[in-house]
Amino acid sequence: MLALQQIHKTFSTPQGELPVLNGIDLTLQQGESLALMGESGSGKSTLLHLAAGLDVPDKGEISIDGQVLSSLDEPARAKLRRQYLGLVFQQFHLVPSLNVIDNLRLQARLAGREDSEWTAHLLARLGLSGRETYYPEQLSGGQQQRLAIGRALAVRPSLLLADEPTGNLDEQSADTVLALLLELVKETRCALLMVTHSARVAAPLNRLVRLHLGRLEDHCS
Ligand SMILES: Nc1ncnc2c1ncn2[C@@H]1O[C@H](COP(=O)(O)OP(=O)(O)OP(=O)(O)O)[C@@H](O)[C@H]1O
Repeated sequence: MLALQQIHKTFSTPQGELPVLNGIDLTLQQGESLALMGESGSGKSTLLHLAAGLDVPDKGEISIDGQVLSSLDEPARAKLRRQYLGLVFQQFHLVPSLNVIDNLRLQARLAGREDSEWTAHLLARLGLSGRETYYPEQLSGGQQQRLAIGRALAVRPSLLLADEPTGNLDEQSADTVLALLLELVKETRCALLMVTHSARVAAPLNRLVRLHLGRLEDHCS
């Protein structure tokens, strides 16, 4: 599903070269969930961006569903992202001018893969039935993140990439949102790569890896 082979990434900063990833190997199978942890600045978001094709590695190969990202130009990577990937971030990134149902449909529409039955099912599973015409600002943080998760899953992606998806929520909303995310991941049988600072959030996932000094350390979860 997702395969990273010997990934290296160094940023140029005003202070000089900053090596962040130094030979990352990682594979994720269909239906598998993986928590990515590591101290602040260790490169977790960088790794997630590379896996999403939002940035490119200096060296190494990334493939999604057998397609090698580095062999594609940006429009082709964007197409692959739309078709195969769901992205969820700490800031919900909903479109403020679109209501609930249009936000939910957005990615599927862009991918040309709208499925009204699945959208209606998702809306109910998100606990947002009856709120179709609300705008994001009229929803609680937990509701907004549930909607962002639904939007990411509306295309039935092969891989869901989530960067601190509960980082902006209080503990109770975080638990509800995480439980829903894991249920929907199971239901769609997609793979999940989730960045988190919280061992509690990481605990229910199948595997845990930690980024340290540019390399991945495997942990049993
Ligand atoms: N575009 C960039 N240009 C220069 N440096 C960058 C860039 N993006 C990230 N970095 C640096 O790379 C390092 C890793 O950043 P990254 O955001 O991946 O860490 P992180 O583990 O996700 O951190 P946090 O847990 O605080 O979100 C940091 O030192 C950051 O300043």
